[in-house]
Amino acid sequence: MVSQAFSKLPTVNFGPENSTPGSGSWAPTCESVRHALEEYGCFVAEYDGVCSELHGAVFRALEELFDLPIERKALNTSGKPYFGYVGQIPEIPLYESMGMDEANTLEGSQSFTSLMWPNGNQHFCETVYAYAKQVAELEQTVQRMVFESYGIDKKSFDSHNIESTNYLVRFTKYRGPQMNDEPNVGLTSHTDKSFITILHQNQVNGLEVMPRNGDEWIGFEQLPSSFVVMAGDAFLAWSNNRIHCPPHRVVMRGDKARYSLGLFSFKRGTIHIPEELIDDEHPQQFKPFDNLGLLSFAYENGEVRPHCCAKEYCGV
Ligand SMILES: O=C(O)CCC(=O)C(=O)O
Ligand SMILES: [Fe+2]
Repeated sequence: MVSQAFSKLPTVNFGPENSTPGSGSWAPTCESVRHALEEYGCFVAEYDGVCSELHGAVFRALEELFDLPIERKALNTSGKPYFGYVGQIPEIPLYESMGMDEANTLEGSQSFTSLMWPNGNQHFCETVYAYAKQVAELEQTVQRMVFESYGIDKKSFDSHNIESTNYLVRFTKYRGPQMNDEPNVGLTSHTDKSFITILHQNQVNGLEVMPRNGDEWIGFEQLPSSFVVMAGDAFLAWSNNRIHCPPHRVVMRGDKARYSLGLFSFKRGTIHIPEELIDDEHPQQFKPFDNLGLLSFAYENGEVRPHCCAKEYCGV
């Protein structure tokens, strides 16, 4: 069953009054974020860091990108699984996506752009770079809120945190089902292997998530200012299993194409569960682990582990 009730997913306002450390509403907002991640594994952030001009520009840029010939798009390859072009898969024929590594750096955006447009496309490069920087800022704020809400020593979240995070932006297009009998599966159920994922879409809905102990998929409307913040397997393991990592999928209910952007954060170096999250009541459930190692494990031997595989990979 699918509930379309928007109110079923928690919404958190990320206006400056709530998301500036030390402001009056900072502490309660940190609590709301943590609570949402524990119960739902995700929430809708209302965030105005991406203005309406940038929102419009980025989705026009995506249309231009997916209109490129398939041979060009297939040049988007990577040594890391799920970082490059994915498409033409018989089980999910509506789905096509590409990845831009180190997305919050100008170099990352330049190298992706010059691969797709050998003669250059400055507008695309600047637009997606501006987008990635703004959404990476939101991701940093969410990380910081969760650290603070758990009372974790501030040293663990220092000003270098942004450098210890690798950002991948994935551009995705789901074409509308064409024939009447074409299945409407956009993307099958899975969890993300990232630390945090932040999803943003054009006006076409389709994302559905499964909350903790849930028995129905939650579908919802997204506004141009809505960003779905979602925990990945690595965040669940870091939190010693406090944070939920929600299975999610995409179902296409109309014939219009859906475009989405996912910013996936991956922690560099070894991830340790903070000592504040281990005690007699919460014995350590995961060994120190590597985020990209977890990703590679999920895609080992050409097989995909769509479910949360943190326990299999680094469970105690
Ligand atoms: O398109 C979306 O909203 C979801 C994409 C997604 O779940 C993924 O790429 O892992
Ligand atoms: Fe996903």
